[in-house]
Amino acid sequence: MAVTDGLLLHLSEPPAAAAAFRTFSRPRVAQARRQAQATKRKYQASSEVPSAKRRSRASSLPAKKTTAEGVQRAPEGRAQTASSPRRSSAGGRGRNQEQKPCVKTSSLFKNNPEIPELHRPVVQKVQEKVFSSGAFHDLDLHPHLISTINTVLNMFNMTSVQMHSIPVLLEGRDALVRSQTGSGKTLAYCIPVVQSLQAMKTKIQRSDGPYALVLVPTRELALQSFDIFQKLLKPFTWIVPGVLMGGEKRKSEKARLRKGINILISTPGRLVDHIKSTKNIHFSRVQWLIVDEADRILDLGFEKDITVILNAVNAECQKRQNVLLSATLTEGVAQLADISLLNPVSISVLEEGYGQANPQGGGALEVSAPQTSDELDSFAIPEGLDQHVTLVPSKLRLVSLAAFILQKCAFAADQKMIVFFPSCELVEFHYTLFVQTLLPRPGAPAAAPLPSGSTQLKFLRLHGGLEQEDRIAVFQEFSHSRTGVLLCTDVAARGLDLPQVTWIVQYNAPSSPAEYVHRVGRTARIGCRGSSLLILAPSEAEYVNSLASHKINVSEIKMEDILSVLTRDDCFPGKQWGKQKPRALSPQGIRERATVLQTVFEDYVHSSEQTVSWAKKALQSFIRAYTTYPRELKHIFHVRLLHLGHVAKSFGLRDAPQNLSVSAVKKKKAAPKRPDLRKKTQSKQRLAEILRSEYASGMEAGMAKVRKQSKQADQAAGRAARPRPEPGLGRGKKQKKKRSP
Ligand SMILES: Nc1ncnc2c1ncn2[C@@H]1O[C@H](COP(=O)(O)OP(=O)(O)OP(=O)(O)O)[C@@H](O)[C@H]1O
Repeated sequence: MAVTDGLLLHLSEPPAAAAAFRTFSRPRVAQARRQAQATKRKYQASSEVPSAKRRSRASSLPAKKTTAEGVQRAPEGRAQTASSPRRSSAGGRGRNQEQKPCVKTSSLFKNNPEIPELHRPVVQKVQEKVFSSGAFHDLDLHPHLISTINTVLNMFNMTSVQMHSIPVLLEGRDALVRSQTGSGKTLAYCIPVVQSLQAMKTKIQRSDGPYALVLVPTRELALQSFDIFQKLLKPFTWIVPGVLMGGEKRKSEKARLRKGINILISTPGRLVDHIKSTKNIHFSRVQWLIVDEADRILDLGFEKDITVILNAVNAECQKRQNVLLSATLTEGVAQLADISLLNPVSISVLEEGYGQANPQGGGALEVSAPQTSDELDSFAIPEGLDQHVTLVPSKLRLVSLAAFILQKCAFAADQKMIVFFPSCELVEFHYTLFVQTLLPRPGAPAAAPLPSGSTQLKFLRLHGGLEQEDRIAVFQEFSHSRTGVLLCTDVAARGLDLPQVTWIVQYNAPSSPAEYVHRVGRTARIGCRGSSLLILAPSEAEYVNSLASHKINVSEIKMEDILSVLTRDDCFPGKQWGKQKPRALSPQGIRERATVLQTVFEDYVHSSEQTVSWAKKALQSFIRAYTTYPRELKHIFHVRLLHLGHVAKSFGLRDAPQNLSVSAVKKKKAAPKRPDLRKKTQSKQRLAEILRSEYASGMEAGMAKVRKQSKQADQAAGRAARPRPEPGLGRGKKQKKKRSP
């Protein structure tokens, strides 16, 4: 194998390096240590010790200047031996390796781009008060419903959004509800639906079919809403809730539909499936149409499904109450609501200074008030959320992520973390890599005691490529667990209420501020505290300004502070190391340990041809995802700005794959483009088409025309075909294809 970016690792202080290896205490780490010591011996024996200048240059953290990638080549034969997958494989470790003279490992700290000073603009945060002074028993609700809320849900006081929304919805008004993540919007619509249905003069029969239709973007969210309805309906057993979400056999869903579901919760894709194929689905009695995470209806795949659903519902019933909810109702959705809902009430819970004061509860209630675009583009972030950003050169991303996970979830108690990745492949790659390298593996010989925290380190993963049972099992396991690291795609970004999550890590920048808000909103819910970390490359630093323009403030954590956890020997109070004096946090010490950790990853990745090609595929997936940022972010996130050799390191690859270039990735697979909500909503004509097709049947020709035009425009502009989205956002296999308009 050609060596393009290899370096003979020189460890100037072997005992410290040994301590670093012990820090990880993994057999693979021990192997890396032996290799590194062998390298040291070799240097001493052969007088190949790097010059003092070279050593001191290598120890500066990080490298100061951006230069063309300098390559330090190992002598051909030696490097080949050292990087041989067989040597690195589990079976090949041991005495044999100690005899090998050197290890080829990453020049992690060389030739990295300079990390710029982060000048964060100070912006006035948009704040909302979570709780109101009102109690549920103040509302005009059925006494059994109030007692269920009090005793089953153990809730007494309303949140601000509940206090503003429930009375309005009980009056029968259409509404557009916006309030921050984790502020109780689910109950804000569930309670009025249950109250109104139980109060119907003619008692609801199961066979009547749906009276309420609740559309949510993901299966997990469907289950979550279903669970709340089930609890609220305990005293009203004649009202039957049901969930359709794909993954389940269509036949059994059909059977449940035939028996009757009065409150039907579904993902749009699955409902469309049934509308097209099930005779037993009728909407003639629908009185409520709720769209949770409503800003997603402007997302192309959903828009198409929702058009089909609304046409089907409109064909059978004209009069009903419509409610749109989200933490991030953008200008587009507001316009949509303005035109499509009947005298809608716009409910937005803002601190004073961000709206008209509301004498009832300290928030602001806007009734049919057109909101300014500034307000609509500025999202409230929970007060208890500490947001951070770190700038990490591409080569150091993987070790930085691993160090951060170790710091928070192995060395600290009771931490629960969610890490977002841009694709299923990337989730799978990091999940397997971390499980294989950072956790004890049954049967593997324990060369050294395990770090004290490794036993509490638990990885889970959630993405649309998993089987439905696995998705549910993971969702439930992580929900009920006090600790753990959930690696996931944006399938978990919206709506999920996973208790006690303490950290949100975004390994890639989201494509819009709205998605950022939803991702970080998985923590600091309902008045709790939480933290988030966004990992950016130095070239992506400007994204921080983009967030600031939406009133989102982040503070910086230095990469060195994240990596420094790797030197925390005192975090391992085991007998063997407890008395050892912790080594000072020198930049050199940090560099050594980061390099050791990177070597562990590289050894795993290079342990067989399969693992190498698996890592290459993950790298391809990363590049594909990188091509999908919307146009307004392309100046920050453009594949041309990526250094493939450096990015390859973050996949444990020692070299940039020969046949991998951005154009090759693009040619191989048309890049999935992320929906550009702003662009779409700027087109009034398009919006009008969406509305007409949604609310009047028979307009689909118009839609087709608009689509055709936009397709032609795309072709004229030489744009790639539309994306294959991250699968599983509420759609079955059939829908995956449909996302490409
Ligand atoms: N009145 C209340 N008192 C105490 N807890 C509440 C109350 N209302 C809701 N909660 C709890 O708050 C949490 C968040 O609620 P919910 O999931 O409805 O938030 P949300 O606003 O829909 O969030 P997102 O925008 O992320 O979807 C849930 O655990 C819920 O049980």
